[in-house]
Amino acid sequence: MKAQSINKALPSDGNRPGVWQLIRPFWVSSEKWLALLLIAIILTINFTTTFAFVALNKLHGRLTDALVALDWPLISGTMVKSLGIGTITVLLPMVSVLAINYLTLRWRTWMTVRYVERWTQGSAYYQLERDNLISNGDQRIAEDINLFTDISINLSTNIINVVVNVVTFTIMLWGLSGALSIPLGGRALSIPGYMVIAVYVYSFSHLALAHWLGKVLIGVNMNKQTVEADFRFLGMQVRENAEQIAFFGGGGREGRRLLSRFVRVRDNTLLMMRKTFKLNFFQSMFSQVFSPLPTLLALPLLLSGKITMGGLTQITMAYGMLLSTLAFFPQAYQSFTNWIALANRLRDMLWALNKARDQPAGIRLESRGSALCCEGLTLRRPDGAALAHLPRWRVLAGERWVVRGRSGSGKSTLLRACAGLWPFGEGAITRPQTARILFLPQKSYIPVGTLKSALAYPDEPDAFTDLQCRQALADCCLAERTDSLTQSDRWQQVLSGGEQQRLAMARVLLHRPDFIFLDEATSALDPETERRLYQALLDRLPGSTIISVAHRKELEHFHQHILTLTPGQGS
Ligand SMILES: Nc1ncnc2c1ncn2[C@@H]1O[C@H](COP(=O)(O)OP(=O)(O)OP(=O)(O)O)[C@@H](O)[C@H]1O
Repeated sequence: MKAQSINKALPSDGNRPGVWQLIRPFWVSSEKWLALLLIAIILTINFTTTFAFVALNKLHGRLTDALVALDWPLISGTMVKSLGIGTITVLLPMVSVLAINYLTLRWRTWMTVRYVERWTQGSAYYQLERDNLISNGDQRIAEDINLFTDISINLSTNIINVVVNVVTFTIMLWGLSGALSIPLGGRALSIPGYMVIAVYVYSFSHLALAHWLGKVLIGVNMNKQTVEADFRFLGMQVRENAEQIAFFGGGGREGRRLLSRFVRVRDNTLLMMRKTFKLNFFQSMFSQVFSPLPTLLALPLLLSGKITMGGLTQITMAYGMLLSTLAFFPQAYQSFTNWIALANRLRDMLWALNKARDQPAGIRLESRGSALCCEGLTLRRPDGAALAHLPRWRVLAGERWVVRGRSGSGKSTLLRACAGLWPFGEGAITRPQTARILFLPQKSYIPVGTLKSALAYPDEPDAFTDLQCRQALADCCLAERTDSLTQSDRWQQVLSGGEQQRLAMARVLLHRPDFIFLDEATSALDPETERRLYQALLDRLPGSTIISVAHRKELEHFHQHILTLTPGQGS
C-alpha cells in the first residue's frame, strides 16, 4: 500500500490570519466577564493550592524533626494540621477542573456558533468546495475547535500557575538551601542558592532536549488532523453514494481508496509514535540519571550541621516541587505542538472563509426592475477560459425560455451566475428586485426527516398546511405519497431518481416562485410524466417566469423562446 497525496489550494504562511484572530474575538465579546470570572476562580484556587503546598512543606520538616526527637504531642498536632491542609490540596483542584471544563465549553460554543454562521452564511460552504480552498471544513468546526479551546485554556492556566509556583518555590528553596561553601586553595568559594541554580540548569537542559527532539511533532500533529479527517470524509462519501457505487461494483475500488487514505493515517501515526517515543525515552533517561541529585546536593549542609534531618526533608521536597513545576515545560511540549497544529488548521479555515467573503466578483449582480437581464456577460471557468458570451439576454416577467447547448457549453454555469454562485467572468446580471426566485438542479437536496419537511425545504414544515402539501404531491404525480407526510425517512435513498425530481417540482408548486430556473430538473422522468409536470407548472403558476435548461426537444413546446449557448457565445 502506498500513500497518495491530495492537492489543496492552501494559503502560504504569510497569508494566514494571525493566531490572535482566532483567540481575541471571544475574549472581547459579551462573554468576556464570565470568562474572566472563571479564570479568576481557577487562578485563585491554583494559588491557594500552591500556598497550601508551601505550608505542607514546613509541616513535613517539623514532623520529621518531631519524629527524630520522639516529641509525641508535636507529632500528633503536626499530623492533624498536615491532614487538613492536605485535604485542601486535593479538593480545590477538583473545583478548578470543573471551572476549566465549563469555561472551555463556553468558548467552544461561542466559536462553533460563529464558525457555523460564517460557513453557512451566503454561499461560503459552496465556495469552499467549488474552489477547493480547504478540505473538511465541517470537521474543523466539529473537532478542531473543540481541541483548540480545550488545549488553549489548559495550557494558559497551567502556564500562569507554573509561573506563580516557580516564583514561590524558588524563594522557598533559596531560603532553605542557603549557600554552598567550596574550599578553593586557602579560601572558600560561596555559592548562594546553589540548589536553585542546580534546578534551573537541570530544567533548562531538559527543555532544550525536548525542543530539539520534539519540534518535528508540530508538522506531524498538523498532518494527523488532516489525514484522519480525509479518511473519515472518504468513508462518509462511500456511505452517501452507496447505491451508485454498488451499481458500478465499485466496492473494491473504494476499499482500495479507503485503505490508501488509511496508509497515510497509519504512516503518520507510526511517525508520531517514533518521535514521541524518542522524546519520552530521552526525557525519562534524563530525569532518572539526575534523580539522586537533590539529596547529594543537600548532603554537605547536613554533614556540616547547618541543617537537621527535617531541614533535609524540606529541601528535597522543595527541590522536587520546583523541579516538577519546571518539568511542565518539557512535558507540555507535545500539547503545545498539537495546539500549534490545530491553530494552523483553524487559521486556514479562517483564511478560506475570508477569501470566500472577499472574493471579487467579475460578474456584477444587481436587483432592479421586474425582468432578468444579462448584459455583456462572459462566463468563464475558474482558470479564466471563456465558456460562453451573451451580449444581451432579456427575460421579461411571465416569459418562458428554454436554454440549449452542447454538454459543457456553460448552461448550468449561466444558472449558477444568475443565482450569484459564479463570480468568474465579466458583465452584469440584473435580477428582478422583489420577485421570489427558485433554482431547481437536476438532483435536489432532500434532507433527512419527514416527507413534509423535505417538501417544505428550505422553509420550515409548518409554513404549509397538509392540504397544500397533498395537493402539490398529487399535481406532481406523487399521489401515492400523500399519506406519508409525517413519515420520517432518508428520502434521498428511499425515493427513485424520478420521484425525487417530482418531489422537487412539488416544492416549486408549494413555494410559488415568480422566477423558476429548472436545470434538467425533469431529466429522469418519462416523456409523459415530464409533460404532466410542466402542464401542472403552467396551470398552477400561470404568471411565473420559467427558464429551463434542457436537452429534450419535446420541452420546447412549453416555452416561447430559445437561448442556444455555443462555446464562446450565446445566441
Ligand atoms: N467548480 C468548477 N471548477 C472548474 N470547472 C468547472 C467547475 N464547474 C463547472 N466547471 C466547468 O465549466 C464547464 C461548463 O460546465 P456546465 O456545468 O455549465 O456545463 P453544461 O452546459 O451545464 O453541461 P451539461 O449539459 O453536461 O450539464 C465545464 O467544462 C465544467 O467542467
